[in-house]
Amino acid sequence: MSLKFPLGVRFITHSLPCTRLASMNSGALIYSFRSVPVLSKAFPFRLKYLGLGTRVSFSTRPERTRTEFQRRGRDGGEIRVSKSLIEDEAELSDWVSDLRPSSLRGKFTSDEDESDREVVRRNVDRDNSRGPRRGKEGQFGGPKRGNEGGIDRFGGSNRRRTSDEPGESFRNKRFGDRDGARNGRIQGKSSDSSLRGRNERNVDSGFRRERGLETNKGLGKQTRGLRQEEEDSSDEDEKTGVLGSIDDLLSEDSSDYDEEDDEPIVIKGVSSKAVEADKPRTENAKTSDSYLSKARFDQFPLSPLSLKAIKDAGFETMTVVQEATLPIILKGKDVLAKAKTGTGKTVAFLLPAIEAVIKSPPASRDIRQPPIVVLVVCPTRELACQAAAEANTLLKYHPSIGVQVVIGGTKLPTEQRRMQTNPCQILVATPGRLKDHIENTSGFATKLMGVKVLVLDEADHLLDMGFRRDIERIIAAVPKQRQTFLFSATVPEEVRQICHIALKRDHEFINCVQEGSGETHQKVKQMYMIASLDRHFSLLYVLLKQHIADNVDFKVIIFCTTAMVTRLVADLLAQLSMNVREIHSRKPQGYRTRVSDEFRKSKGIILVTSDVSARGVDYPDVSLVVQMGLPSDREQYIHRLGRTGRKGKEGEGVLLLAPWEEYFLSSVKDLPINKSTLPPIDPEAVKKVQRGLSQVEMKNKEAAYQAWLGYYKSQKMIARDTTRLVELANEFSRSMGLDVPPAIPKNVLGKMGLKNVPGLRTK
Ligand SMILES: Nc1ncnc2c1ncn2[C@@H]1O[C@H](COP(=O)(O)OP(=O)(O)OP(=O)(O)O)[C@@H](O)[C@H]1O
Repeated sequence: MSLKFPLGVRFITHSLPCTRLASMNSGALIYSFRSVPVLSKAFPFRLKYLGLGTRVSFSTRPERTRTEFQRRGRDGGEIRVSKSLIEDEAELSDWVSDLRPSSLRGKFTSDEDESDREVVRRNVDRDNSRGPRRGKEGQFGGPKRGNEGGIDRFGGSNRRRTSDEPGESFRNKRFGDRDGARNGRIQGKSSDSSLRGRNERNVDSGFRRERGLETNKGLGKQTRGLRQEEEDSSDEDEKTGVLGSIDDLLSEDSSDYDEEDDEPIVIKGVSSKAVEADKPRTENAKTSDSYLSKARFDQFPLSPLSLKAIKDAGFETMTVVQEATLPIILKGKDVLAKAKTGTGKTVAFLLPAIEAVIKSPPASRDIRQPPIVVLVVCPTRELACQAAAEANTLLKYHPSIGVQVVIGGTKLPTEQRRMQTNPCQILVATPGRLKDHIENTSGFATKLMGVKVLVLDEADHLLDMGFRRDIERIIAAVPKQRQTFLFSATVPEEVRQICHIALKRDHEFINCVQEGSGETHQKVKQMYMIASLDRHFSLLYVLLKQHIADNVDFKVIIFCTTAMVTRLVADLLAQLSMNVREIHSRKPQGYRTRVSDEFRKSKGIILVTSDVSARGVDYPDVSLVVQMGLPSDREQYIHRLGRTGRKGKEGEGVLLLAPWEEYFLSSVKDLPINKSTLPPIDPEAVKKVQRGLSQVEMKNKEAAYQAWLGYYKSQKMIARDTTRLVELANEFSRSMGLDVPPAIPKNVLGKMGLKNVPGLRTK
């Protein structure tokens, strides 16, 4: 059989003479580049393809108890406290910062952008040994907000804003107001790393099932616009956000980079070692959609104490990605691993990381602060906490190994004190905060010199432009002699091209996902609906009603394009007496954590969220994911959809687009997503929705309008005709019940590049 690849080359495999990739729905196959010279030119690092799968019913942990909500529907209003305008201004300023054409931000949507990116890459690579990088925070003298609201065409009792917000009130996204207190339970336990066979005391860390939550977006190929806004004020508010100017790039400091890191982006050298030794376990695979293998954890040389914890966690067999990566990692290789959402990637990197801690020599008694052995970097606070919680599950019988989390939204000195009192060998961090500690916490850089394992979770996102500078700084702060693991459900080609900034040249790419339809779960039914904007809210309502009627234990996530649109939709659904919660970057971290925990444990609930929940968050039993409006890119679509159908369960996904957003479908045409007929919307539903909208606060509609405009301004396909963009924005305004669109401050419009565009109202 021939293995069809985009390049049209043939593979010769060790296990099969030739195999067509599309038909590899059973069996794990490994390819050695040595035997595939043509392919090795295209992917100049060692690649494996594992076509894997076994359909096995999944039973891991005890069912979580269902939490009854004290408040439902309207009464759930405790969640939505009224907010200051600062929030939407901050949102706006964030994306405006992204729109600045002069900066080399991660907005690559076209060919010409691609070439820009290439320039950036080259500069990063070429110049990463120069002076220290400057931190770069987008600061905006915020425009004053006027107080003219739109006019509620449904005659609702909207309250108008009456006061201007001073420009200075734009929130400093870097030092946001997140309380971050939730992290308090994730504490180191002790500093002794020499553990094997000693003191096998059962220490339940008390939060082993306290998993974090959301995630964030895949800042992939398209412009980020408001997407960045979401991230900027979450932990991603830590991120440098951009690469900045070429000047900045020229002053990159990466003196720790070794020679191979100074190579141009396209890696030419390939280790010649064949990989058939890892030929895995094909007999276990039955279907391409399976995520569990038959391999047992105790077949691998893991600490008995870890095995005991795994048993307690209810993990009976390994997942496919765990089985595929563990032996290779245990051999000391660097790994880039791609596996579908919800298939146990976290355990896949944590287990061998824990082994590395166990094997590292005990810290000398003279050292008060033992070194950090494992550094896990996650793009969001919630993911960091989730990973730390999973680590503590696995460390249940390793009382001497400490785990700590450092994330944005908490006070730096508090974290510094915590690390001092509870030294840890495993540190889970978000990039910006980690960088802060490297630069500002005494002794921290020294501790990092003990790092033996570096993990980048959601690697494609971390290596994207928004995080790249921080990641490069972090990589420069850990020893070159280390093992590195990159994990994600999506690994676009760009990431493969640049992963060498983190990985050794002879790393292995372990791909547990077939391209195309294999990237999403077969058991998740994917549909899209095309309807004019004025019908979206009613459609959403009807869809939800239908889903609730069909699913007693419904659990729905609705993704919206921006934080402020999220708030609007949540407000509306609350007005429609639905049991709704909202999470987005403009909510304080403590609130987000509470809501997320509640959602995790509950059924009969709807979560409206921005992309802060798009990646990695492990909510069990989500029955439906709705994506309203354009996802920022294909990867983001996949990650959002991945909140349902986890661990082999069934799920449903609906993408709701306006006719002018239909072009997005071309980027997911290889996925099994089908057009759905629109459900009938009865006039009563329309009336209800209109009434609901009329009760939503005017300031929230205004904020949603601006945010909407900002988001779509960042979508090149739509924004190239600004007059049309504004027409569409005003259509959105009408869909909220505002016949007259809200006015936007002139200077904000200026920053958006929308000055004097007909149809806009200014103030
Ligand atoms: N071997 C296993 N058996 C059963 N459950 C497992 C196993 N390994 C991990 N899990 C559980 O599977 C769930 C999903 O794992 P995880 O969140 O790591 O998925 P993921 O692949 O990282 O997903 P995403 O791509 O969305 O981040 C978690 O609840 C985790 O505890």
